[in-house]
Amino acid sequence: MPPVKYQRGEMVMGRWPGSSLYYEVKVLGFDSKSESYTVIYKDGTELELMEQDIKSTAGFLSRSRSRSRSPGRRRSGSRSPSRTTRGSSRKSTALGVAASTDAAPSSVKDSKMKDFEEDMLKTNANVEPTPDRNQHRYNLRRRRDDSEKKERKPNLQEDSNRNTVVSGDASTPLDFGGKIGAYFWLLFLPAWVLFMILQGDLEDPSLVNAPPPLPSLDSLWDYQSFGFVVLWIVFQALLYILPVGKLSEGMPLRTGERLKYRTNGFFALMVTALAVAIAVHEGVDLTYVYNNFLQLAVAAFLISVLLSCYCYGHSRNANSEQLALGGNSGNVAYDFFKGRELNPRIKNFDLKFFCEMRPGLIGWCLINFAMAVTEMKLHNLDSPSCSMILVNLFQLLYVLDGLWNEEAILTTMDLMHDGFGFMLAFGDLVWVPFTYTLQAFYLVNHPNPLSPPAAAAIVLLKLIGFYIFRKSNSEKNTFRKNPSDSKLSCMRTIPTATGKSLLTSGWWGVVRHPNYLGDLIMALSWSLPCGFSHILPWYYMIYFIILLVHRESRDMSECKRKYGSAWDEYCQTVPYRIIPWVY
Ligand SMILES: NC(=O)C1=CN([C@@H]2O[C@H](COP(=O)(O)OP(=O)(O)OC[C@H]3O[C@@H](n4cnc5c(N)ncnc54)[C@H](OP(=O)(O)O)[C@@H]3O)[C@@H](O)[C@H]2O)C=CC1
Ligand SMILES: CC(C)=CCC[C@@H](C)[C@H]1CC=C2C3=C(CC[C@@]21C)[C@@]1(C)CC[C@H](O)C(C)(C)[C@@H]1CC3
Repeated sequence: MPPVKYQRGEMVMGRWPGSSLYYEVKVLGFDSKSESYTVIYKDGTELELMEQDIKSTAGFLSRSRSRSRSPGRRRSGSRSPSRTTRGSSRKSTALGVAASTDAAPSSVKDSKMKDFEEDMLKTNANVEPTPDRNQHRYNLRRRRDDSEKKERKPNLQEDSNRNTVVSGDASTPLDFGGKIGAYFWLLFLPAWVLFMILQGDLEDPSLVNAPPPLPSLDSLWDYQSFGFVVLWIVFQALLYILPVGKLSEGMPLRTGERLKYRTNGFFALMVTALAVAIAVHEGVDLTYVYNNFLQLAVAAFLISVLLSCYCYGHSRNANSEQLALGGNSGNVAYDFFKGRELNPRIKNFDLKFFCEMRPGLIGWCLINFAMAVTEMKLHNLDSPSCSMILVNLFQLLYVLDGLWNEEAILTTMDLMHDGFGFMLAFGDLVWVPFTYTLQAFYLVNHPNPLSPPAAAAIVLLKLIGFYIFRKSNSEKNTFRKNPSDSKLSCMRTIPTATGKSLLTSGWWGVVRHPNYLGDLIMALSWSLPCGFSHILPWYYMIYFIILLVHRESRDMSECKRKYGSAWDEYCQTVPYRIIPWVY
């Protein structure tokens, strides 16, 4: 049995799960089975922390003094953890700012708490003061009360049976149907892409039709297609590593460290467009993409499998701080699917960021363009059809916007929380370029003439969706990068114990995911140009509703875990999730 480092009653610094902030806590006990300490925060919040998430108060204070900044302060610049854009300035402790007892639930202020508060006052006397404008706000949520505590002690084995992961410092429920779900998705996703591509080739494509006959294995594999996909990825990788464009900092990791990312996506798209224009001018025939769509998709699939295997292997050398919460269940299939490591890198080359923003996203535009060229050739047109132009322009705008605001991806769920495994590798390299292009693929053989008023109405819809999407993403991104940005000075916020605040006005005060709302309206405008004859071009809309509803609920659980009662307060203030008055 390992020696117990911290004793019952001892005052220590405990890390707040999912953040790099440390708060003063009192050790209540040690569980030898799970090797975790039960600690109590100042308001009575009890958590189980692993030894690596605890530091002795003395060592911590002298270290933070010598650097003159606590982890919380390092993380949020000169701002104290729970500072927000409003409220009055007060003095508080740098390390215990969130642990003000003013607003703690009265039920937790028992005698144990009184002793504890006295202890805290003594400890706080040694802590360097930091101005805090929201000391009166208190958001740590009491996780369990004493009666619950008696019933349940943390146990790794027990948690894994319950479909939860004990990963470093938090119990994270397994997503996507857990371990069985992972096997299902690993088989279903590639099969579904194959099915849709085969459907798109049929004269009467309908997702409710019987599956088309399976092609022979021989016809799926093509050396040339494989070579082209490899070349494409290498070309994009070269553009990514060029020392051109800004080096942006990611959000702080659990260690407090911030990774750097080369955000030159827009430049990469411009260079690619130039290269494609030169290639077409030199006689390269883009109808190859349409004619070999399936073989190209299979090649991309194989590469995504190899990449996921590499990432899984790579994660074996990662330490617990580098693992994603939730991708570390111990079940090979689940971890392979979900991704174990948060930011797998080869030196400074960030695999997740690169895959999400470059080969698939830029590939999506190239494939759409190739479909427009094919339509013109097949139907002897001087220019692509109106529907094809709309689909191409709408989706190009979406990608251009994503790459122009590439830095904003650093505050998205994928970059901040998800590991990089099969789900994202396949999603980025296969799903995005070969299924998001199905509308253009469909239009090649299924023309849908549009009247000018219909086209104008669709354009208007796209612009409305785009406006909501862009405004809301920019609001959140600006706020996350610099909460005191003057552009946001009139915004209302809710402070949380982790030091971050939540916006409750602007678009984030309308619904909890205004960016999803805008995205869904845009998705509608991408399907409308294809008409209502078949369901295939509507696949994106259907998939996207499912994806975003699931993503929203994943984000809800994650935010509830991170922000506790502050999140509950946000949900009360902003009751609708995505669509006002509907959902
Ligand atoms: N086309 C496609 O296939 C897809 C597109 N998307 C788009 O990508 C974009 C990013 O989506 P996604 O990463 O899922 O989610 P978000 O960009 O909405 O990020 C969610 C995070 O935002 C923060 N947050 C939540 N509420 C607030 C608030 N009130 N104030 C401030 N911060 C808040 C939280 O993180 P924290 O507090 O830790 O900062 C939360 O975890 C969206 O526009 C989405 O539509 C997404 C998936 C697929
Ligand atoms: C079914 C399956 C394998 C799903 C995996 C999901 C991924 C396809 C998506 C998860 C989040 C994504 C984002 C974009 C593309 C799709 C994936 C990778 C995105 C890059 C598209 C462009 C946007 O402007 C965006 C940058 C906001 C967006 C970020 C999320």
